[in-house]
Amino acid sequence: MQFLRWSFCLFADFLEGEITMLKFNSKDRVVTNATLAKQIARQEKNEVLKQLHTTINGLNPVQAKQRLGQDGLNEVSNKEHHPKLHFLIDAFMTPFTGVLLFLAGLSFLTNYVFVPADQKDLSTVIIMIMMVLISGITSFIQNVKTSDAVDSLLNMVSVTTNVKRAGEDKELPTKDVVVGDIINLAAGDLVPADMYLLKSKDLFCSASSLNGESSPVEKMADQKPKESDNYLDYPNILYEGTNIVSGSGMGVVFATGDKTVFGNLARTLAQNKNKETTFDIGIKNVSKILLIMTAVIAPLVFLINGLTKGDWLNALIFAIATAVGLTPEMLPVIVTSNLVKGSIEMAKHETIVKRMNSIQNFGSADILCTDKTGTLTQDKVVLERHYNLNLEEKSKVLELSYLNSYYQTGMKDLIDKAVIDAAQGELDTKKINQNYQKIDEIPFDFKRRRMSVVVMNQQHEHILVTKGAAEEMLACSNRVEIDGSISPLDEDQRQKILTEIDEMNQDGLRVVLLGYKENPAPVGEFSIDDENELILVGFLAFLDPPKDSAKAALTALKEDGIAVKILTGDNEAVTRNVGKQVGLNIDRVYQGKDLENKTDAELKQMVQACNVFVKLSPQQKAQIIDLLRQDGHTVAYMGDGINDAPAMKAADVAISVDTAVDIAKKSADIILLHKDLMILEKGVQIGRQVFGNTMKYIKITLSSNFGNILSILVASSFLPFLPMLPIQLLILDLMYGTSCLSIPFDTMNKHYLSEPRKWSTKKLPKFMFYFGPTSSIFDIITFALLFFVVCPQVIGTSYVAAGATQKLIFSAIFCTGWFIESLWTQEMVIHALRDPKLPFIKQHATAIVTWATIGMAVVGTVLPFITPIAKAIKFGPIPMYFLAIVFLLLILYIALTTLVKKWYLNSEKYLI
Ligand SMILES: Nc1ncnc2c1ncn2[C@@H]1O[C@H](COP(=O)(O)OP(=O)(O)OP(=O)(O)O)[C@@H](O)[C@H]1O
Ligand SMILES: [Mg+2]
Repeated sequence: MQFLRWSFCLFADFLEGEITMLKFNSKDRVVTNATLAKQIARQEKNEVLKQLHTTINGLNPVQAKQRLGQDGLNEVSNKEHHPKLHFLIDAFMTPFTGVLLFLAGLSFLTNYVFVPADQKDLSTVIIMIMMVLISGITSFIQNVKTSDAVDSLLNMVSVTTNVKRAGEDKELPTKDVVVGDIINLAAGDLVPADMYLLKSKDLFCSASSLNGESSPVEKMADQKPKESDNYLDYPNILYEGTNIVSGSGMGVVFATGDKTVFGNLARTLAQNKNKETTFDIGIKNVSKILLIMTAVIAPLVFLINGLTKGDWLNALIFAIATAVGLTPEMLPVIVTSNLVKGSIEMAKHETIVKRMNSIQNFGSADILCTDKTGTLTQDKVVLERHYNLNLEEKSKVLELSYLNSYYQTGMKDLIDKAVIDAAQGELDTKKINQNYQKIDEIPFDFKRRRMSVVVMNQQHEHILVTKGAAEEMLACSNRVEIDGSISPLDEDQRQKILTEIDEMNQDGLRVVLLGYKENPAPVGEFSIDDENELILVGFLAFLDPPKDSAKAALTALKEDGIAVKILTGDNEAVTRNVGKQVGLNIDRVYQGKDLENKTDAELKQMVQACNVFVKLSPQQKAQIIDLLRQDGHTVAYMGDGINDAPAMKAADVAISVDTAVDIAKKSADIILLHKDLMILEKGVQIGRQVFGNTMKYIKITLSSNFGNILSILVASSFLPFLPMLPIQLLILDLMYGTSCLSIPFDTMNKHYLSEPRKWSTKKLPKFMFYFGPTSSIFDIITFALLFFVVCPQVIGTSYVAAGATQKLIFSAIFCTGWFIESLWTQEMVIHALRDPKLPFIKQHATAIVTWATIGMAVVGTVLPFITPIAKAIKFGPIPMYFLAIVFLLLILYIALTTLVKKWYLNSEKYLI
């Protein structure tokens, strides 16, 4: 994925073309699939049911099984069904592979096509192809490995749908849904297939995951589309891939899987819509700089060598090799390997990383925002008290609240679960179900913060039962009932209720108020307007304790330099209590309404200074994230509710838990399957490690390459021959690149991991200018030693005095000498620059890195001494004592690098 995006980014025009193509294709498919929607939308309910061979009670299991066999699973076969093929394409579609293949093609012309038969040589082409293969195949294997690990975990996150089969409501896996199924929908649900609405109640549906359109639209079962309506806006049709924001409904499925209108489009669009992070942009910039650098340097090398040596063909071949040497062909694979290693490690801790790139985002996050219930607190809420207004435990209070929780369908909420659990323990709920019949409901929404159910008792009287947040309930009540007697709700009562709630809140209890009204206005349907003149009857107090690991996890995050902020829809007192329990330092709390009518500057100041925000609307949660991001913070958001989805979309990293509602799980980049919040800290550490290792490769390779360019330019200007043969240059590059594949297995020191780090492209040139020339100094010393001491010593005379054959041996020895020195310095500088301390003594790379780098250098050193290889690669007879010189130079080089590091760190905080 990563690769594909880079390539796309680098070739912006290409990107445009590709996306237009994608839209075009998908639209074609949409058009064909939409025909059924257009036809069905205008039919009556009975006709639709008949056409789909189903009834209002749903299919029976036999029919369902048969249809599943016929139509297949309700899944979209998109590229995810051929992930291996896709990964393969992704792995090879990088800008660097493009450059390498181009150069290989050029090499093919210069070394094979346009040369006499006896000089035809394919070795350079083969080496370049090998580079492409090594980087491509490694990254392919990595991607397949993670996708397998992530898939098996994703299977553990159940996505279910409430389906009516043979008259019974059941939670079934979404992929088992078939045409003709009757589906019940509630807020937070993802629409599982294309459906015709049979019933709806204040049903609002959002297509934001498809088209980014954030405002939800109301869907109505009994409304037929107008002639002019676009089929996507039909009021009585719900499309797969959209989600229910509030309200409830029931519909019949008319298309599943590939036959849905949005199926394919949804997923492909969602994949392209990934947020671009500073890291992505950074990598893109580095790639750009390198490609430009190559485009400038290679012709320069060509010109200098052509002019000084007169052999233009050889100069061209050498320039091509230099260009290959400058191309960090391993950059994409190293970034991927790092991310893959991170996600596999997270997977071991039962954490799903849905979007790999979010790992390094997590490492750079400096703020974690979270909601409260279900994330910071346990995913089990318990009803502790059901008091009347005199604070006496009353079963009437429980009975009424049970009716409300049991009959509501608009919300899947821990509060309602707790009420039902408590009632089933204390009351004869079967009898209650018989005594009361559901008439209607007014679903929950996050603005009203209350929900109502209308039931009918055996005397055929209607009762409206409402429960909700305290202030919101007080606002629509005008009476109170205590021990059967009803009196007006006066100011004293109101204050008393608020004080009592406050006290319960201080004890860590979450309180909801319960009210009712007999014989509410029964004309037509019930609506929000009916929630007035209620009689308050009692308090429902819930225990919502923090997760055991919450405090330790937040403390650990704080030590890691991450500020934690709670963004909740709940009230101040409860939130303060929870905050205290999880060890959050709370001195200021802002309410949702405090954020209204403020300038951007004021808002930024507020979100910066405060770490608890209460009574927020879903949009305000997202607004706070946006403000923090605008201020340069990298923000992670952890949530589990439908009201968290906008914030999750706004954040750099969205985290959710497996008990979350579907839309939250869908918006999440990371899903925690484990209850233990310490995984957050682990994730941050892994993210920082990934970031550090990627930076390590980039910085070290950039400075090495820069040093090599300087050396090559110096050598080209002064030497009468090429400082290294093109084939040798390529082998050197291949060996260095391959050993760098071990970098993702390296560690970062504790100090590095203790702070959030952000990409900064600005720091790169300085690093290059400090450490590149340092390595050139030693190259130039090597050149001098080889030219004036070693080579003349072997052939017995200086270059100028040597004959033609001797000159050839002279230059072969020279090339061999620089090959060995250059390989060792490149491999060893990985150790020197990976950490500010003295390498091999005060700091050690991991065993894999040590073995890979030293092993590769040893292999490279041995090559010239193996006669057939030496012959093939045109190495010269380098004397053994030269190795001692290299060893000495290496020690000096590491010493000098250590000094330069000190010097660099005088003005910079970090090395890597
Ligand atoms: N099922 C329910 N029935 C009645 N009222 C509810 C219900 N769920 C929530 N509320 C009320 O709405 C308020 C806001 O909802 P909620 O607490 O879920 O928001 P939130 O931002 O997700 O908060 P949290 O951080 O606790 O998850 C609650 O404080 C509560 O008073
Ligand atoms: Mg919540």
